[in-house]
Amino acid sequence: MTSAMHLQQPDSNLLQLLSSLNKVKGTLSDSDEDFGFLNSLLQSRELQALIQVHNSISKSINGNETDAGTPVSCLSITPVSSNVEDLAYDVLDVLHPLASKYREARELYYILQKPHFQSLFSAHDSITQKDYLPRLPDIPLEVDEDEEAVKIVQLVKSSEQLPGKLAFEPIVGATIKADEKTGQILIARVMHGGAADRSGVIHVGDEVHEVNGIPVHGKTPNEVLKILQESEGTITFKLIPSESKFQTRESKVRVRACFDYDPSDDQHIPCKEAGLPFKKHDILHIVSQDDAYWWQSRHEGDNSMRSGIIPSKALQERRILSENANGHEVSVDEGFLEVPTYEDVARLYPQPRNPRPVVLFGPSGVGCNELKRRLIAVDPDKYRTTVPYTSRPRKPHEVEGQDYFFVSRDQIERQILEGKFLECGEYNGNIYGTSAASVHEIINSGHVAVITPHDQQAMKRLRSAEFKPYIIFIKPPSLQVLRETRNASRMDDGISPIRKFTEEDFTTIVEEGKRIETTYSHWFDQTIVNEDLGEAVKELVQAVHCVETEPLWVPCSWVQ
Ligand SMILES: Nc1ncnc2c1ncn2[C@@H]1O[C@H](COP(=O)(O)OP(=O)(O)OP(=O)(O)O)[C@@H](O)[C@H]1O
Repeated sequence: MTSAMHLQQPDSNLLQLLSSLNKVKGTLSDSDEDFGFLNSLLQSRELQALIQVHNSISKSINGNETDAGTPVSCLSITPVSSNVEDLAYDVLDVLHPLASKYREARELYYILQKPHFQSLFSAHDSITQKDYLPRLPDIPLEVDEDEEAVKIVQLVKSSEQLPGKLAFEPIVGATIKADEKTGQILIARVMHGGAADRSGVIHVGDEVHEVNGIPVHGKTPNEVLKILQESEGTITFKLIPSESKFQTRESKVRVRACFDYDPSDDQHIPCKEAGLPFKKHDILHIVSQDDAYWWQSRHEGDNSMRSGIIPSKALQERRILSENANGHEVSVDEGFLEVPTYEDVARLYPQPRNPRPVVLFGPSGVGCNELKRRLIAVDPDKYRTTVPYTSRPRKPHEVEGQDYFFVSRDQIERQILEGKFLECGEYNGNIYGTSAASVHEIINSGHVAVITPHDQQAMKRLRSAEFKPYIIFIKPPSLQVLRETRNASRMDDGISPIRKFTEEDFTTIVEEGKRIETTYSHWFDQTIVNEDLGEAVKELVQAVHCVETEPLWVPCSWVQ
């Protein structure tokens, strides 16, 4: 474009309006001022410019012609689908078993998971679903209980007709399908923000009985579409509402619950029967966050489509804080109050080239190292652990880089200050530590890193998009079982070094286990009770296999 934008001829509709205004001028009494105002508004350059912009945009959206008068049908956009994001997940599920066999499948599998592509799909869906338009509240239907409810809905036919086989979608903002068994014409999808959605009374699953007085039973979706294409102006639908009038404008938010919830115990829930009970760690699909205090939600994967109400994040945080004020325990770390309620999650697909590290965390003495040793022994070519650094001198039987990396105190202290260590500690005057780089080396070499950090600072650093770990809480059994199993193993002639426990040690392990579970359970992907060692190892092997092969829920930020 070389010239600056200039105003063209005033819009013909505007000229017509001006001339009508002038005609009625004499018939209006005492309205000189109003007339003058309207007249100058209609002739103002600003209004004319706005109308010109509006006309240009609507012309190009409708694919009629450009400013220069050339056809732009090639520029008009016809969405093939309004749900590409879900489609991409379906494709990922199909590709997952093929990715290890075929190079092309693997490549596509990685491409579809890239954050840029996922954002693009999400933006695409928002645009095609017109999810940016304001939503009108639902119109309540008052229906006699015994009667079959019939909805008469009138929609103005959209002028934004687009070519293509989904033409029904742009006409009224909904798609239809024929029920495979009954042949009934059903509403298959309501596009967010479209005419049907904005009406608030057309829902997915509604049965279409008549369109403009023409019964549609026995007709194919294409025949119904033809009726729509041929009708002018207002279109009247006779609909039988679906039994499950589930929300059509669903958010895609998934959260992991960090607490148990039982609506029957909740004094403040607006309707106990409408509440959705859940347990800590459940994955919930949040259908609506429109209400500041009560969200609508379903259990992930629950196809009954029943949604229920649950306390919103803001409400639950307030509840926990007020409970805390009344003496309940909340995790307090470095002066920050952590109030775990819900965590936004997304599915992370296994990446064979960069496997997720497995972190075993539990009270000292519960058996994290024993389990790590035994897991690595199952397949030493697959599972690896980090080699710690130490400032102590090497003993004759020790091998550099195998038992430890032996470095000077100065070196290790400098690296700690530079934040290069996940954790470190001093023992008998020597420093020991695990570097973050050593975990990355294992991940980048395609091995599964098995790590047993000791403190929560290391856990905090590990539980991040940088490492994407799968965290297993190794939980002590009851005091009595702990005592029995550990005392029995003392008599074993096993290969592992046998630690002698005192009664006090056992009590500390159980108590520390309880503290860790209460404070950090929202970090854990899984819990294994280390009672019988063989059983615990079996559970661990199964868990790790699952991490290597299944898409699992992780904090959203690890995927974006
Ligand atoms: N299920 C079990 N039954 C019997 N003995 C066990 C069991 N699990 C671990 N042990 C034994 O308990 C002792 C402590 O285990 P381990 O060294 O793995 O603890 P840890 O949690 O790694 O402790 P730390 O963090 O202090 O190193 C070892 O002697 C180990 O063989």
